[in-house]
Amino acid sequence: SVLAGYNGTIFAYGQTGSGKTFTITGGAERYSDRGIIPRTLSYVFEQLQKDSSKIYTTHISYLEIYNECGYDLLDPRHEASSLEDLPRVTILEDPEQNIHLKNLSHHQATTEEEALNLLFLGDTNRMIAETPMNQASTRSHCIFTIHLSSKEPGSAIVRHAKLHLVDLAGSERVGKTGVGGQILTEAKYINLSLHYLEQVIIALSEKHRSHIPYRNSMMTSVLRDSLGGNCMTTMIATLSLEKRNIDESISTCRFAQRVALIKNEAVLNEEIDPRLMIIRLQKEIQELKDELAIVTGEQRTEALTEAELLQLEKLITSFLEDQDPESRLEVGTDMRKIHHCFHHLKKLLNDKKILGNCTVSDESKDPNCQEPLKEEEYQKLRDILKQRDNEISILWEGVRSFP
Ligand SMILES: Nc1ncnc2c1ncn2[C@@H]1O[C@H](COP(=O)(O)OP(=O)(O)OP(=O)(O)O)[C@@H](O)[C@H]1O
Repeated sequence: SVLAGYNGTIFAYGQTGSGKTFTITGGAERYSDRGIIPRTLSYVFEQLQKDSSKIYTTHISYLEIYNECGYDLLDPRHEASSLEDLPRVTILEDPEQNIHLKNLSHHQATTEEEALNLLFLGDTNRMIAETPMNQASTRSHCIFTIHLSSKEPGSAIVRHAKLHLVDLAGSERVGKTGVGGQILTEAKYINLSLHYLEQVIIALSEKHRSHIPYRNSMMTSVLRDSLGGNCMTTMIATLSLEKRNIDESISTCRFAQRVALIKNEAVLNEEIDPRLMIIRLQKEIQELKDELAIVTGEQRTEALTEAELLQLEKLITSFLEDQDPESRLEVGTDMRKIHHCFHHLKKLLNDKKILGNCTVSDESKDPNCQEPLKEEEYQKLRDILKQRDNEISILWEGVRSFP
């Protein structure tokens, strides 16, 4: 599904020593002990190689959350001797409430080997930075993320998907382990984020809960989408088989039961890349211009030349003056010329309106607000009038001479 453009998360949850790291990263001794991350990388790159219909880009990030602080495990400087030497990652939230991780580096991996090297770099930084009090894996959450984007050649639609592979800190209930003092305080602090994770899971699994307390911890903020949003999420519950751990095992199963009630809605993460869209449209315009040049036999430029404009205006004038109702304005199929004709006609019409007799108070104004009479029409009317005058004078002479 991640290859198709959906977000995905696989997270391991269980008490310390139950096999979370073994499941997610794997054992170091045998190849067959490799965990979900190296197996996923193998699978992803195998699929990418097989699919030549799309262009894929893969980036890797690796985040460790310890005591509510984020650290970039892919710091390439190899200078970290403690966790504090690693770049600090902070959370930023945009107005759409999307979470962004400031300072978390993303590294491009073009092959499985490059991606595995990044995993090893992260794991090395993780080990180097282990705190003296306890094994880091027990006390921190690690999120290995594969960022995948894909697009079809020539298309401006890009699909982005993230796959989080998460190794959570041990989930033991500190209250029952019998520790006290300083260690208890620290253990409580370590487990606080798991407590918040549980609260988020409870809120999500209860219907009609409008507020989900994601913001209480960095881990729930980072995994917000994975827990109750746009993501296909799988939880792996790791259990200890020893009888003395039965309480922890039952509590892990209860947690898993709640998680199973949550329904996420994953959607395809598609977006249009405006840069690619512009390139595609420019290409399409050029292709259409070429096609047009073949059909019309002439190369189109952006605008009509002065001579072409003049020629068109002459055509319009003779079309308007032509008394033949059948006359036509022939400008061919060039849309630029057609548009120019319309513009010019509109301009003439507007000019005429301004000069027209409807706006001029004049003796010669036609009462019906029609066009002013032309000189020859006046002349014609004057001639008719003169003729009628003559006829009347003749008639009048006749009447007078009548006895
Ligand atoms: N399925 C397994 N097969 C063989 N060995 C395993 C298996 N699961 C876990 N182990 C071994 O058990 C030990 C503890 O496992 P692991 O470190 O994965 O536990 P964890 O749940 O990640 O603990 P923590 O919470 O401390 O990180 C390791 O030595 C690991 O190699």
